[in-house]
Amino acid sequence: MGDKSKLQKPRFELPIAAAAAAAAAAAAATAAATGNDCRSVTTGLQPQLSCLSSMPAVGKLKLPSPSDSDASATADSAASPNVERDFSVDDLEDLGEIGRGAFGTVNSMRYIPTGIPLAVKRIRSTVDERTQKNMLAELSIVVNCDCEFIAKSYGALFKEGDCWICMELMDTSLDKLYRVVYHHLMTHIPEPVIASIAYCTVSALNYLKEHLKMMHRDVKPSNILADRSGQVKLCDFGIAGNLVDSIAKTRDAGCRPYMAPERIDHQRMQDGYDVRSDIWSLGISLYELCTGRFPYKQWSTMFEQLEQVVKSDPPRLTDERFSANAHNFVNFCLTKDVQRRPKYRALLQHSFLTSGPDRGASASFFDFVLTSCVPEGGAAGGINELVSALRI
Ligand SMILES: Nc1ncnc2c1ncn2[C@@H]1O[C@H](COP(=O)(O)OP(=O)(O)OP(=O)(O)O)[C@@H](O)[C@H]1O
Repeated sequence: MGDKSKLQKPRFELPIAAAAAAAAAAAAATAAATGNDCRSVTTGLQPQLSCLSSMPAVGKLKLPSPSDSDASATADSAASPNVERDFSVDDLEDLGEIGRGAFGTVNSMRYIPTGIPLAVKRIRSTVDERTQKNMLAELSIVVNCDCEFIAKSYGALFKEGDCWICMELMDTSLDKLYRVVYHHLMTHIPEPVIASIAYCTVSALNYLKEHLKMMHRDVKPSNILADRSGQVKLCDFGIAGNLVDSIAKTRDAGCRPYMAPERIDHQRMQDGYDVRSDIWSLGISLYELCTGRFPYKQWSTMFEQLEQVVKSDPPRLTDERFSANAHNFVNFCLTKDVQRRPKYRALLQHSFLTSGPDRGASASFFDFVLTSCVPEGGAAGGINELVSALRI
């Protein structure tokens, strides 16, 4: 492989470093021109991070046209599609929390000037300055990323040191969806839907590798989003790399190690890890989506939890509700020896994926699940409330 040496680096920092350098250079030029270090915040994703706390809460958003994203949006004649524009928190109407992760909360919001719905992830300011700097540099790349299987990032702003990341709003994530399916509806996700999810996720990961020379590093069901129209999109890759590369993150994520053995056991990691570590995490995620349960036992300490991944045999999908072809695909991803684990090309050629995404089957299944979460009488709450009530 021509690009093997680049991809085998433990972190995929080449394009990121270049973007960070460009951001720093742009910021320095602005500072030199204006004599004001903080002024560069108005360039959106290129702020002077040393003055985060005193930054005005202004950023740049690059949004689709209202008709592309929401039929109910109120068109604004001044708002042309895909044009970058300044925005502040005053332009956002908060419609409530839709999720909570290790690093902050995700809220549903409306961009008032055009009515476009957004998911806004607010990262706590405890993330250190260097991480924020890398995060902004990565975001400037992902805002321009164009893949139908990756949730769009629209831009970001800072408010009192916290970073607000604006993304495409989807209906739910697969961790919530599968909990409702297996623990409330007492059924399973149909195989064509699993195959479609696998196809979309592998295509998204392959796009990251081919176009951005990045790997995701945090593939798991909560980072795969879905909507009623049958779309499946990977999210969180831009900032994921900076935030997850620690055991602490795995612990925060609820003691569920999606990390490949070679990422946990650094002594095995002779040449650094590569995209195949994401493929392991995909295998763990698909196992969970097929069975409704995480493949490893819960141990009392993180050390035991991780040791199990390194020392035990890999999980094997044998669930009779799925075909031998499905078993073969998931178990292929869960090849413990990284050198024998497939890469994206082999996965995309696997017979489990050759029919591509099945939007029809996914749409009717996701719609069925989401509708089942709305109580009779139609009171709000939906999947988020049901999942917290399930306590699983
Ligand atoms: N763009 C989005 N559209 C709809 N829901 C979203 C979106 N982004 C995130 N969510 C919801 O918010 C939840 C929290 O997301 P977040 O990325 O903060 O944490 P996480 O992925 O669950 O966990 P961790 O912090 O360990 O990565 C997700 O599980 C998902 O249900």
